[in-house]
Amino acid sequence: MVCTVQPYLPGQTPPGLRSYRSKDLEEKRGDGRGERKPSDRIYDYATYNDLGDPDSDAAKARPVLGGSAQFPYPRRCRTGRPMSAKDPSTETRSGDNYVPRDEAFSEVKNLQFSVTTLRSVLHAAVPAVQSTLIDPNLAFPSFFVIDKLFEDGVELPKADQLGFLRSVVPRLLQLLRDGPGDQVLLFDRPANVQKDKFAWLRDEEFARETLAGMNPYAIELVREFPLKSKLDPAVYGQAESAITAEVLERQMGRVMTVAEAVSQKRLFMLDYHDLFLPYVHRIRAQAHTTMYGSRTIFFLCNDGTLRLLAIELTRPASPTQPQWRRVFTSSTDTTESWLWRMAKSHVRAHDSGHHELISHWLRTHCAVEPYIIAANRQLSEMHPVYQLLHPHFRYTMRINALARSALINAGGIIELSFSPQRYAIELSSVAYDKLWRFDTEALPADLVRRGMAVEDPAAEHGLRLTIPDYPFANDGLLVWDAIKGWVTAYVARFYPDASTLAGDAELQAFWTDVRTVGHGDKKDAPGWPALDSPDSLAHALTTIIWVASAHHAAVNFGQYDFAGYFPNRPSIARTNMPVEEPVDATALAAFLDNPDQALRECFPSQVQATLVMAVLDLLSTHSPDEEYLGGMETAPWNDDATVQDAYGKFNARLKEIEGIMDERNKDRRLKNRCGAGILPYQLMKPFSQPGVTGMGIPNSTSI
Ligand SMILES: CC/C=C\C[C@@H](/C=C/C=C\CCCCCCCC(=O)O)OO
Ligand SMILES: [Fe+2]
Repeated sequence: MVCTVQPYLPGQTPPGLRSYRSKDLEEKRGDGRGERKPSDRIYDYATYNDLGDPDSDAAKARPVLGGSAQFPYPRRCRTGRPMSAKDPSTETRSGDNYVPRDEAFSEVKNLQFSVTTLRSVLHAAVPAVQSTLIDPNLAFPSFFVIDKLFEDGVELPKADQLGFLRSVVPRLLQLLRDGPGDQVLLFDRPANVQKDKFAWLRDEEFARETLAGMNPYAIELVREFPLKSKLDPAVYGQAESAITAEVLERQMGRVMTVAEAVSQKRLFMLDYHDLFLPYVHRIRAQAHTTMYGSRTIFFLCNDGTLRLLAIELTRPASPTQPQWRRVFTSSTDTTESWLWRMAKSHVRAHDSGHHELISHWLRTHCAVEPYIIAANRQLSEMHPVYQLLHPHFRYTMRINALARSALINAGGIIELSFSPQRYAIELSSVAYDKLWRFDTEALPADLVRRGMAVEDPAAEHGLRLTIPDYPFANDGLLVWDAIKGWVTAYVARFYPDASTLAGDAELQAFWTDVRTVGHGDKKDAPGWPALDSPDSLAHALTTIIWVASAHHAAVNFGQYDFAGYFPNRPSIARTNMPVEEPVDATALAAFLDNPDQALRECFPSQVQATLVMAVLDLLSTHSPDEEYLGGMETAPWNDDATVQDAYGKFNARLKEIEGIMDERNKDRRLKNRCGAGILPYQLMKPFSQPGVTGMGIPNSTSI
């Protein structure tokens, strides 16, 4: 935390600095008016009213997220651009989204981002160009061609060959004109296919990745049976799931009854039913995509691994169609086995959407931005809490501004390549409304919420994991405790008792801003702690630092390793199951004749797959100027011996933790992270070199 001023609580400010302290805060708050300039250092709030672009195309009108009961959402940095002539609730978009000047990328980061973007997106551009000359919805003609993406280089396209990509990556055009000429571009082989090319086909890898993959925040304990929807059955059809005890007991090999399995905490689920079901028909009304509500059930085997038991796909009732649903399982019948493979691809597309829109964008990038704005508006740069948090905010506002410019905007990369298309970001508002609360963003509370742990003061970390070999949780809790230890010591240094806290006007104003403005749509939700004791302050600050650093790292830096080979994590499923009623006889016949082709037609198109691969490559890359959690590049600079000592202990503990993780990855008893062809779980290892390394916890949500 390279801060330029000595830390002072408000009441301790030297007299000569008092006017500076208040004046600087006033300047950083601004007056809430006018369009921001790049040289400004004003931190203010706005709703996500700039994702649509109705002035350029009526079809690009999008709802404002934030500020309404219909679409609650965290706030973003205010830019102050003119409102749209066609839709006064929408702010017009410009090439670059404003961020306060202190939030800009460094030269090194800018160059890395641009060059990586150029290299990555051009990897996409070439196959895209080749297929856009024919059809942007073209499926891959064979798995051989998919593999060739990683084997043969492709020539650089000319700027005028980028076709429709021109509107998706406008900045890239400039780079392309100035960029290198006639180079051969090659996608690096993603780590998981380097070790096991057929991992994506195996049920046990599908199950393992829910515990040690790039979206370890989704799996939850089955706590009641039969499984029931909370949606209105009059609208959406029968609430009780079609997954029966008979199906599960058969797939469990009849080693126990479902009732026994539930009581012994042996059944787990990916529950993508109630979140997606209300959107199924709206999503299906768009071209070249589809959606189901889904439930996926796993059984915890005696060796600590998960067995994939069954998948239920549901199309809700509509004015013209009855509810349709079916349960799929693995089978020795070839047709059923291919249907099982297709059902898994649908669930993987659901998980891809849940990962990018909720685990990644909503719960880290989007939820952190209000903390940054509130800290800069209410905490002086002299404030010790500002100085503690500052390293954990680095680059987040800028990367979020870039996401709004090209990724999550109307017609952006997410809408182009993920199943929900125009409803994608809206779904993250639904999740914010139904699921997000501050207290369960803390790792221990999140694990308890999902039934993946129970509190146990006698257990390591104070928690007993429901699945003992849960690599994300095992390693994440080591990191969580290390952060908690550092923050608790830091808070004790400045707040010896509760009264010091209550009297800190800047700190209370910060927290009030966070709850009532930055996350104002959830201001009355449960889960907001009062910062009324050193413990509650330490826990709240640990939660913010955990989310910005380790939670983000867990869901960000494995994206290319696990989803770079897109059959393992397709971003979209484009065709319905061939047995969905009313059965399309032609589609069913085509499936029976050539299921390989049918699966590839369900997969992302060539353009979608290569675009997503390129972006995941970009987002999984550590910059050369990255600053890592507990690293000495952000050690406290001042001569406060207590703080220096606490930080030194933090740094040492993180290095020790690295060694523990390395040992765990060699332990053959831990079958969810160690075994033939298995990618060792390294996403919680604190430090990394630059590049796509599959490890490393930056201090902040910096990419
Ligand atoms: C759903 C989004 C999830 C997380 C956000 C992501 C941040 C991405 C930020 C920018 C990506 C931009 C890629 C394309 C750049 C090309 C733009 C142009 O050429 O104009 O977290 O990692
Ligand atoms: Fe990210």
